[in-house]
Amino acid sequence: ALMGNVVVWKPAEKSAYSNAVLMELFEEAGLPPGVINLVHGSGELVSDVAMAHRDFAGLSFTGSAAVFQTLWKKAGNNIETYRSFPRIVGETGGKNAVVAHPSANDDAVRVALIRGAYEYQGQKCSAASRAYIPQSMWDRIKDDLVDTVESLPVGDIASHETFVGAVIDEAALRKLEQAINEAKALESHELLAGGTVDDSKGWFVRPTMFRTTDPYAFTMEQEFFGPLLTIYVYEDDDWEDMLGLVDTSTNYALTLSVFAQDQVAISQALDRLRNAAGMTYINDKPTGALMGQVAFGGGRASGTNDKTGSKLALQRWISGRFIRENYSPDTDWRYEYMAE
Ligand SMILES: NC(=O)c1ccc[n+]([C@@H]2O[C@H](COP(=O)([O-])OP(=O)(O)OC[C@H]3O[C@@H](n4cnc5c(N)ncnc54)[C@H](O)[C@@H]3O)[C@@H](O)[C@H]2O)c1
Ligand SMILES: N[C@@H](CCC=O)C(=O)O
Repeated sequence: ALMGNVVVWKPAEKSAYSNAVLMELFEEAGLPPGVINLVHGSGELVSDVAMAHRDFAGLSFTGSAAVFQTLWKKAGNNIETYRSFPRIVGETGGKNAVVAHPSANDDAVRVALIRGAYEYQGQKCSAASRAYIPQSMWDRIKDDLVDTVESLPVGDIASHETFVGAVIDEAALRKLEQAINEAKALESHELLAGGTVDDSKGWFVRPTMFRTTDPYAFTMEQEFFGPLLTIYVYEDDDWEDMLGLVDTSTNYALTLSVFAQDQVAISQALDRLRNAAGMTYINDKPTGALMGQVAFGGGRASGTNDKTGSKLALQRWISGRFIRENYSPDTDWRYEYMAE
């Protein structure tokens, strides 16, 4: 809309109310009717209609990679209907890693794991859900980390004491419950904290932490969008090989945290993990991006890396136009070098 387009805005069903309030604010602020058209409902039904329209010119999607793939196919199937080739921008999921070098500060890593993985009950695209910790650090932080995760206050978000609230709906709880049970059954996984759900009043999943000996386990690859963190402990000398695991264990590439005090290690990680994340944080957790300040967006399965929320993305929604005016038009079709 900022770049002059008319928009159909379809929020997620579970966030209908907050988006309706925002729409009222836009209208009160003077947004002309028809510029942004808020439509609630099933994503499938709304996109069936909107994306079959000949004037459909672009899609800016935030959600899961799987749904984004279906929408891209829908645009492809309708391509002959459109007046112009549509622009397609996607901000999708993440399997975000916290990577610690042996030189990293123990406390900083511990805080990043706790806040990164469990704040907002891990229901952030940017939440930490896999971590790579050197053996020497693990020996020092393990007990305290496990105790802290076990003691995180879970409950009503209206209370200031609460750190972890309920997940958004029953489907999210069941998906997490299934993943936790599958991981518990694997020999390669040791349950360190949490591992239970409580659906008696609300959809609560205890902050859960596994240690795995399999760097390619499903818990290191898939997004679960909840308070589930899996840790892979590597030998201190294997830093460079471990970076290869970070790059290849998943196809997501949204956010990444590198913790080190050794500047050479930071450079190595930035080089090796160039394409493993759209946003890399050094000595900071992988969440908490501020729109307008962080150019937010990921590549690979995490999206089209158009950096929605930054001015880079705005260029996707303009249609460049070139105009040339000649003040001295040629009047003879022949060039000067041509014979008379
Ligand atoms: N990269 C980012 O900026 C970012 C930010 C927040 C969330 N996310 C991701 O979003 C996901 C969680 O959000 P969600 O559960 O709302 O995702 P979702 O993909 O289930 O839903 C997103 C939107 O797609 C619509 N939709 C669902 N199924 C559809 C279908 N078959 N056809 C067309 N539209 C459909 C929904 O109605 C909703 O509006 C996670 O993967 C998370 O990582 C990404
Ligand atoms: N602003 C969020 C990311 C948005 C996706 O959920 C963060 O970085 O914590």
